[in-house]
Amino acid sequence: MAASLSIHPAVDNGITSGDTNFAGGKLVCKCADDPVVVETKSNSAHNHLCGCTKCWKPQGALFAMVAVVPRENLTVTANADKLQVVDPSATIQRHACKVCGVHMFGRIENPNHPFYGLDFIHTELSPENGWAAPGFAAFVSSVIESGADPAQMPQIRARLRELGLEPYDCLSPELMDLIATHTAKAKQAVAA
Ligand SMILES: N[C@@H](CCC(=O)N[C@@H](CS)C(=O)NCC(=O)O)C(=O)O
Ligand SMILES: [Zn+2]
Ligand SMILES: [Zn+2]
Repeated sequence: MAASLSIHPAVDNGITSGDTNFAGGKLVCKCADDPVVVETKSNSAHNHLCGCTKCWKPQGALFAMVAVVPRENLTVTANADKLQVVDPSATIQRHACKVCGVHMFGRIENPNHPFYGLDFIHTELSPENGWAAPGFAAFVSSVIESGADPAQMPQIRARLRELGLEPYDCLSPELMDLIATHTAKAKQAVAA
């Protein structure tokens, strides 16, 4: 195992369990002055690593860490004027700080999307502890698109498994089933 392999700073030294009593907190961007602050009224759910090229990753990490909260539980409480949408054509509208580049939250505006109503957040941006721990790794093969050597993939998947984060090349079976259930219901509604 290459010592330099950083999956993500929040998991590289072992995973800290979440606190089921934790009821949300602050996320702060990396600006020394006038940081953007987002606050949530609930803990995160479905926390996971994402290897895709679109999710924000800390410097040197192979993966992003992404979780969701209901959108009504998320508010930007400081310096909202520094936020801009990274790619307006993307399904997930990622609102990033224009100055430090950190993604503060991602929002789906299409009401027909299976994950509509959930905002995507990076809980490592919080000074608080208690956020739900990541449970799996998604879009693992996509790290190659960000420059990972394809020859390193067995090592990367082995390290994820060692951390207890089952690697998937799309989402986890549980989330893929949720998406398929939503799609099946939408098709039934059209046919009815
Ligand atoms: N292989 C692609 C995968 C991108 C992708 O599909 N990302 C997933 C996980 S975040 C997604 O749901 N994207 C929707 C979006 O980015 O708006 C990449 O790495 O760019
Ligand atoms: Zn910033
Ligand atoms: Zn992603």
